[in-house]
Amino acid sequence: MAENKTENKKTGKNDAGKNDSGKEAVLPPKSDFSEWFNSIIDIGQIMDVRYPVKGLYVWYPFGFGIRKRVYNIIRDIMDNSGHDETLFPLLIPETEFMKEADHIKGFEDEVFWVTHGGVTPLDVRLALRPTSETAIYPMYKLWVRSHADLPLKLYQVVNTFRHETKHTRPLIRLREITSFKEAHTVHATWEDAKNQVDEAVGLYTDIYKKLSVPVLISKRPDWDKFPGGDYTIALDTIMPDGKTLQIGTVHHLGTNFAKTYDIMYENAEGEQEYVNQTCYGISERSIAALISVHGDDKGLVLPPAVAPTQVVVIPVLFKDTTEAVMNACNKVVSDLKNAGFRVEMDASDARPGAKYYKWELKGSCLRIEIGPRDLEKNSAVLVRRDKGEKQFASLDGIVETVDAELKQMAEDLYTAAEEKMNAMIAPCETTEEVVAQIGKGVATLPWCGCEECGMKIEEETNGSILGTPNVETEIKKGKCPACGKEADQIVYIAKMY
Ligand SMILES: Nc1ncnc2c1ncn2[C@@H]1O[C@H](COS(=O)(=O)NC(=O)[C@@H](N)CS)[C@@H](O)[C@H]1O
Ligand SMILES: [Zn+2]
Repeated sequence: MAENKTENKKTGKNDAGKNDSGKEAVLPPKSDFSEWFNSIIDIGQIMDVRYPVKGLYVWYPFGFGIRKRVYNIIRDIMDNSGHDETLFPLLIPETEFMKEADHIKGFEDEVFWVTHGGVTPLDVRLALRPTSETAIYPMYKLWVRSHADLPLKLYQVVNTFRHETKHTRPLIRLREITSFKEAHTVHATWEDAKNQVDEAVGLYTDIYKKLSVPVLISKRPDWDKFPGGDYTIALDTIMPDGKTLQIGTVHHLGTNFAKTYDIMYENAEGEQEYVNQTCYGISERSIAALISVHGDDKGLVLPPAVAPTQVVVIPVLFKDTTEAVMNACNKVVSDLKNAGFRVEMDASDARPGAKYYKWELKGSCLRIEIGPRDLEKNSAVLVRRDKGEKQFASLDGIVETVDAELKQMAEDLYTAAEEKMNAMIAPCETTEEVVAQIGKGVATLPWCGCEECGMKIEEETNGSILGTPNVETEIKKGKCPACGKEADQIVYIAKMY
């Protein structure tokens, strides 16, 4: 019988649905999103928030199973678009780190420092990377010689450290970002780097499509771009409480860092030129987004591509038919496993209702129930986690049926999430309308584009200008509410995490 290893492995928890103190925990309704999120992180076995350093959290094995599959998707998309994965050191000497700070006012007020080796003070303090420009670019200076070396497209998946002063939260705002995928590319011209920015935005959109997470893409206003960058394109999603979460950023760095780190190449005419660069990052916020966007009052709803358990088979046992039912269930389990599906059998002696509750909480995508009456008809009952409706399927061809159902579920999850997100965006023409809207979603507003008006709009609405949509919108321009001038653009405004 397929033991359910997740449940029996010592993970500091012996079952889903119990909280850290082992008590039966009840998930709050998703309408109370903040409480729901905190609770699902715990009883959904994602991260243990009891680690004794603020902003640092521990992955439970179950949550790590989701992370592993999300990052397999990210690596697959990066590796199949001309990037090579690599790994740079965690510690950055102050001499290199402060070059960036001097020129570009970067992360120096968020960085953690290492000052001793044992009891011996270090002669040069070492920064824990908040992001890796200042570790990587001194090496790029050594590696890049001629235009034949370009484009250089590397990425790494590492932990990074930021002494965040705003409210820290697991998956959303950590002081140790455990799953920071950062790409750093080098190009001959500004235009080549711009094309790379556009490619990266496409890759990130593909990643989130595979997670069934819809995104808003916008160009951040100048005052909110990456320190040292020319411009930033950001991907945001709208969380159930109407606030937006920045779940990916792509930065055009121009020649700013090349000048700071003296990264030059010999062009085709034999002259020395500064390179143009980009960098783009995704973190475990990608997992915060998929959990938040798809979850419901019963718990996790996971896209089949990342669900640790895609199918759970539940035998409906009566004394005189146990053997026949168990044989049928075991066959379904082994056929699905041989076809590459992640399937568990729950033959425990818990009541059926308790089993449904547990596996729904854990976000298993499809439940298959088989009892004696089903056997008589050579069929099974299928219940998809996102729809919840019972459907009947023949045991013949069950693998094909499951495959079709899971593919359809991924599509339906995206469609449902996209409709929900679009319904949370409303066009506004005055700051009063924006104030009413950003308590429950994103507002669009005409803007003349000048920073002073932007600041005034943020102040009056107590919201943030996400930026100008990266796609042509048919929303009419109208007048900037701060100065009355004809607006030359539309901006997204929202409360942000
Ligand atoms: N404290 C944090 N916790 C979790 N995720 C974070 C945190 N800070 C930033 N992120 C995520 O990391 C992404 C990249 O971070 S960033 O500062 O915008 N960009 C960089 O660091 C660039 N070097 C690109 S790699 C952000 O879009 C955001 O989704
Ligand atoms: Zn204006």
